[in-house]
Amino acid sequence: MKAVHFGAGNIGRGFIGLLLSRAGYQVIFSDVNDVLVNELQNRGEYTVELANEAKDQEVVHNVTAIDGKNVETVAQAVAEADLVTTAVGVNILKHIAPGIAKGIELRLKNGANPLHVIACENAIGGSAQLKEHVMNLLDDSLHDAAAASVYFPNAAVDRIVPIQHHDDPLYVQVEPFYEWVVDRSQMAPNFQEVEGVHYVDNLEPYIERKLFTVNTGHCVAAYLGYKAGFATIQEAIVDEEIAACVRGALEETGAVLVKRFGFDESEHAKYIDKILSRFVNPNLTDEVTRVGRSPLRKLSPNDRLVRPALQAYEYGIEPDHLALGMAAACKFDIQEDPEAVELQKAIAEEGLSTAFARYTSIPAEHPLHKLVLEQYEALV
Ligand SMILES: NC(=O)C1=CN([C@@H]2O[C@H](COP(=O)(O)OP(=O)(O)OC[C@H]3O[C@@H](n4cnc5c(N)ncnc54)[C@H](O)[C@@H]3O)[C@@H](O)[C@H]2O)C=CC1
Ligand SMILES: O=P(O)(O)OC[C@H]1O[C@](O)(CO)[C@@H](O)[C@@H]1O
Repeated sequence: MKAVHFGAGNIGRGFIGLLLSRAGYQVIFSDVNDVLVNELQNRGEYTVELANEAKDQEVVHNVTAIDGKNVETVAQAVAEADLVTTAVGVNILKHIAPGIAKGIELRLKNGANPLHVIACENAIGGSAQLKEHVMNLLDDSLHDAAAASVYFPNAAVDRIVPIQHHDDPLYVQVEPFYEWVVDRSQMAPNFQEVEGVHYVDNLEPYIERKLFTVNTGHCVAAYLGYKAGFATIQEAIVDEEIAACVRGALEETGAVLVKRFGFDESEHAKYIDKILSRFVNPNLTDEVTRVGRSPLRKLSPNDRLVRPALQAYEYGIEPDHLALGMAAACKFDIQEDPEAVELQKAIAEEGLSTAFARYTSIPAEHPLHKLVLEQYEALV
């Protein structure tokens, strides 16, 4: 069995590639980074280290790579694949769509075996977004046949994999915990299950619980940590004020999640504690610049801050801590992060109120807008 996985980065190697290889797939990584591609081609394996006390290691075998810049090569690989997965970043999905679309064209010519394409990105409806990009590139005459044989089930992926600093570019250290949830209702009948994947009939509660707990809490810690001068999440999260604010934000998203999905309150409280304990893991070093990266994406209407905060109002909850996280995001001033540069420039030129309304779609009249501006002024 062959799996083509787009993105040989941290999650690609440290999570998805590892699980697919364990499940018996030959994993063909498609990446635009020549160093990663060459090393994977030459060695055919790499090592994953668990961030536990023993630093357990596992060698991932039966892997190779192709040049993601070569659309013909990518299309051929997709045409021959039994499964396609991605972990490139949700904003990169449009750039991998041409190779997938061409690959689907080739598959349709060759008999249209069913194919699943699973985007493993931090986003609601990641696979659906990829499907739209791909379908827009396919000729109208192929739409029905493609829709009948190519499935794009949405997924939620959870494993913390920081930026890696090793001499070996393939070596990757990951936290021990992982969870990969895929929407079974969007898959072909009698699909081949991948061991280690949790299939569910309705992904919505899983993706929202994960995104609005792990990712919300993490980015609030990153933005407040950056503001307080900490370099890593591990340093930031032991600061009492930051820890209290992160917990406060998760209590706000938790109250929303419990109301929206009917989760058991005490079970959800345990889930929050478990997530907070993962942030503290002393065997990981996770930079606040990574966890806070792309602040415009993180402040966008459907992402981990704005969406749960707006939902909070619907339930009569005032999201003070989420608002503080958003205010701190507006102070995230990292020169190496193009979205942080754009945000700072917009705030300097247009003023916070106009820039915030534009990127978050929260109008100036909304009480959340006012709350964030107050928190921003109060942040020293
Ligand atoms: N690192 C983590 O802890 C987690 C990350 N994620 C999600 O996984 C995705 C990837 O994140 P990371 O692995 O951390 O990022 P990363 O930056 O380590 O990996 C992304 C990889 O995609 C490659 N890439 C970029 N453009 C490409 C293209 N056109 N074709 C093929 N490959 C291309 C890059 O060269 C890089 O190797 C993101 O959506 C992130 O939100 C989800 C859960 C955990
Ligand atoms: O990958 P993104 O969406 O930029 O956000 C970083 C987040 O993703 C993770 O790497 C995994 O969900 C978290 O560690 C962190 O909250």
